[in-house]
Amino acid sequence: MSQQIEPLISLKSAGVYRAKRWLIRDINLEVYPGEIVTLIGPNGSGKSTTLKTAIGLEKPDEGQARRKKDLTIGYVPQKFHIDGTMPLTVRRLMSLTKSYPNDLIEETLKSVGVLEYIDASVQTLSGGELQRALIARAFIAKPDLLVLDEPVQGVDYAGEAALYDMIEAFRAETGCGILLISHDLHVVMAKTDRVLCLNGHVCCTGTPERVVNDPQYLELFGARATESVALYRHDHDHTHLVDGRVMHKDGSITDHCHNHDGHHDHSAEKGGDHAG
Ligand SMILES: Nc1ncnc2c1ncn2[C@@H]1O[C@H](COP(=O)(O)OP(=O)(O)OP(=O)(O)O)[C@@H](O)[C@H]1O
Repeated sequence: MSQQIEPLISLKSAGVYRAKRWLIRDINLEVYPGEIVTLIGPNGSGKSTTLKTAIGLEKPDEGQARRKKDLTIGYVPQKFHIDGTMPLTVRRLMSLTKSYPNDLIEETLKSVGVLEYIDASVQTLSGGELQRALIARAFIAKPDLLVLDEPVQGVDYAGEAALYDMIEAFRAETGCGILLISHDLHVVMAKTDRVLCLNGHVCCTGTPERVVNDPQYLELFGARATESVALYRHDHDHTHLVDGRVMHKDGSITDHCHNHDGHHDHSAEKGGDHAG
């Protein structure tokens, strides 16, 4: 990524001090247009704090947080509180901050697989359906920067990979930058341009290939880390469709995706089935 282009957001030696301790310290982070940057790390390692500081929801107590002038941000938070007493349909949710044409709302909901719930009350949606609707809400605004704090929580395994495919497609279509937090290491490693591995500070950073080979990453994630390395190596040979099915490189479509179904090149793998 050319350093001539101004980053959408940047943190320079940023630290956040709360309740008499540093939650994060010495964090350097930049997100440029068109790239996907992912924050990974154990629970409580400061991923949400870093993300909130980067987009201006938290103020750094040391260092700097900068945002490009007039930057528009689409933010899908980790928790979304719905007031149970206020009826709100999915259609209305899409237009809460700005109104959009009906056909655009329908098209966007369709792209994340929840069009059938357009007139349902958001209170009745399942966790995964609500998450998809919230992602659609972020998509429709076509922000310069899309920020997703654990975008696939509550979404089932097949749907999870499909949503990451959509996020990637959205980036390709709009050229926006994407900052996300994820625990789904294998998908992250396949879809991300740059990874920051956090544990209160930046343990390691770089391309997924580089990070998965870093001893600090392996120490933090142990066995899961090794699994994600194996999956990363063959994860580019299929696409997840909105309905959860899988389209393979040869054009065929199957309900699931397993290592030994005849669609994969096994030359670089370390074994174990996976569902995408
Ligand atoms: N406002 C606050 N005041 C005091 N402590 C806080 C505050 N916000 C977060 N923390 C603490 O800071 C640490 C980092 O929290 P953060 O939510 O950034 O972690 P995370 O990596 O996103 O975790 P998870 O994977 O569990 O979502 C946690 O120990 C949390 O309890």
